[in-house]
Parts: sequence; structure tokens; C-alpha cells
Amino acid sequence: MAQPPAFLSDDVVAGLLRYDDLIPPLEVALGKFSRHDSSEVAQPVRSVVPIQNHNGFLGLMPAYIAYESILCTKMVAFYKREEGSVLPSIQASVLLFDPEHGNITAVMDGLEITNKRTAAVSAISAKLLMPPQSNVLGILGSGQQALSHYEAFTHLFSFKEVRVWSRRREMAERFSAAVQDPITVCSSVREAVDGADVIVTVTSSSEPVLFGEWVKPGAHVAAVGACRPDWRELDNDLMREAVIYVDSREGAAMESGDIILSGAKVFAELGEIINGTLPALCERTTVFKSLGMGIQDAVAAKIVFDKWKNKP
Ligand SMILES: NC(=O)C1=CN([C@@H]2O[C@H](COP(=O)(O)OP(=O)(O)OC[C@H]3O[C@@H](n4cnc5c(N)ncnc54)[C@H](O)[C@@H]3O)[C@@H](O)[C@H]2O)C=CC1
Ligand SMILES: O=C([O-])C1=[NH+]CCC1
Repeated sequence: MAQPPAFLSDDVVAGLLRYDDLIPPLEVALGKFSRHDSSEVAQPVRSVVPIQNHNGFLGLMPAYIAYESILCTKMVAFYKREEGSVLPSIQASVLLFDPEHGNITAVMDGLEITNKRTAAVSAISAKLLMPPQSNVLGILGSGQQALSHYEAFTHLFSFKEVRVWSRRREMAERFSAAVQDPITVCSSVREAVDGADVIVTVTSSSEPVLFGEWVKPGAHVAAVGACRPDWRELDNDLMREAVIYVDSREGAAMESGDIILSGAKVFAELGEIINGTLPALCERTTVFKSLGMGIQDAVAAKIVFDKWKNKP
């Protein structure tokens, strides 16, 4: 008889998930994913159901990582909220299964998993693609992903200056007050990205917020929002001039408005750089278009569950 599933709340998950533990297995998983060998990794593109009456979407993100024996699915509801709304933009739950029997071993809150694994993958993109001397980081947006990206990027890299811009300046000021080190609050996107070596776009915008003419040649952009085929964060100039990297070519072709609507060509998946089958062109302006994948949640959930099980 199978044990009943463990229920892990948001604070338990948050306490157990660290970037240093996440990044190495995420790199391995991205590489294996890009080999397209279903005996190692099986992950379809996310199924998405529109929640028409509430301006939202429910995404189902199953994944099987055979080489680590992880069977997992995330269910994520994401919404386009009005400015000032007190309702959350994202809620998520992750189910871990015993792959041999099919029973659920753990049900865990998925928000912190989503926040940290997304920031960890963006940090991997920066590690591979940012210019060698990267001094200035610009963050566009001041929500959940902005915070996890700030944490991951400042943990892994040594920027001389970090800037933040948000649609309402007071939100950027609140963000600045919440983080440990000094951060420059900017009044415009242009000010936040002027001369920046690395730019992270983490907004819920459906229109471009970042324009190619403002981006320093050779900069690296991790573009995390705009995860619907008709949503944009980046303009056509940037999409067409930059070398475009993605987490999944298949996912990008179905879900990324920045890629579909600009007609930009995808150069490589991050996993292809990791496998050495395509190069990291860090001397060029690069965009990593992130959409999020089930294998990323699966890797994170396994780390959390193993740590929780082995806690004294
Ligand atoms: N690529 C991936 O794996 C993931 C992507 N996302 C996406 O990342 C984005 C941010 O997510 P969270 O930080 O969780 O949301 P959040 O609600 O915590 O923050 C959203 C931010 O976007 C800003 N914003 C909203 N509308 C805007 C507009 N029209 N122009 C400029 N800024 C605007 C808000 O002021 C806020 O700073 C969302 O689009 C979300 O769907 C979220 C999770 C994973
Ligand atoms: O990968 C993910 O969890 C999501 N991507 C876009 C919204 C949520």
C-alpha cells in the first residue's frame, strides 16, 4: 500500500531550494532535453486552457526525467492583472509521482519553484551569453520574478550597478527597499537599460517594453515575460538584430509572441550550447527567450523532496 502524499507548503519549499543546488542539475537537464532522446527526458509543450472570464490561463506541465527517475507535473494558473490588483498573478502546484507505480508521493506549492527555477535558468543563459566584462544589470519589472532574478543574478555574478524600472516608480522604490544591496531606481526603461550589459525583462506586459535602439550592442537580454503567442516584451528591431536562444524551440514556436510575431529565427536552445552542438555568440547582442519547461520544475521538486525526506 502506497504512503499518502506529503504536502509541502510554500515556506517549506522556499526554505529548501537554493540556487547553488539548482543550477548544476538544471544545466544537465537542459542539455539532455536538447538531445531529444525520449528514453532520457520526455516533456510535451505545455497545454494551456484560457480562463476566459478571469483574464487568465491554466497551464499543465508534465515531465519525465528517466535518468533521475523523476515523474512530475506542475499546474500553473497565470493571470493578466490590472495595475494595483491585490490578487496574485501566478499560483502553482507541483505533483511528484513514484514513476514505477504511478502514485503521488508529494504535493508541493509551486510558486517558489517557479520563481527560483526560472531565475536559475536565466542565470544559466547569462553565464553562457553575457559579455565577459558585465558590470551593469538592468531589471524591468518589480514583481515575483524580478526579485528571484535579482537574487540569482547577484548571488552568481558581481555587477557594479543594478538598476530597476517599474511602471509605477513607487513599486521600483519598494523593490529597492526590499533588497539587501543598493540598487538604482530608474524612471524610464531607457534609463534602466542605457549601457547595461545584462537586461532582464520580467513584466506581465503584452506590448513591447524594451526597444532594440536602447540596447547596447553585445548586451545579453533574458526575456522572461510574454509567454503567450500574442504577447510581446521586446520590439521587432531587437528580435531581428539579436541572436535568439530559447529553452525549447517547440515551445517558442507555439507560445512566444516575441518570436512568432517578429518572425525572428531561433538560433539555438540553451541545451545546444551546453551540449557543444551550437555556439554561444557572446560577442553579439543575444536574447534568451524563456517560456518555462516542466523539466525545470521536475528538477526543482526533486531537490525539495529529497531534502525534506532526508531532514533529521
Ligand atoms: N518564462 C518563465 O518561465 C516564466 C514566466 N513568467 C512570466 O513572467 C512575468 C512576470 O511574472 P511575475 O513576476 O510572477 O508577475 P508579477 O505580477 O509579480 O509582476 C509583474 C510585473 O510586471 C509589471 N507589469 C504588468 N503589466 C505591465 C505593462 N503593461 N508594462 C510594464 N510592466 C508591466 C508589473 O508592474 C510587475 O512589476 C509574467 O509575464 C509571467 O507570466 C512567470 C513565471 C515563469
Ligand atoms: O513556466 C511557467 O511556470 C510559466 N511560464 C509562463 C507563466 C508560467
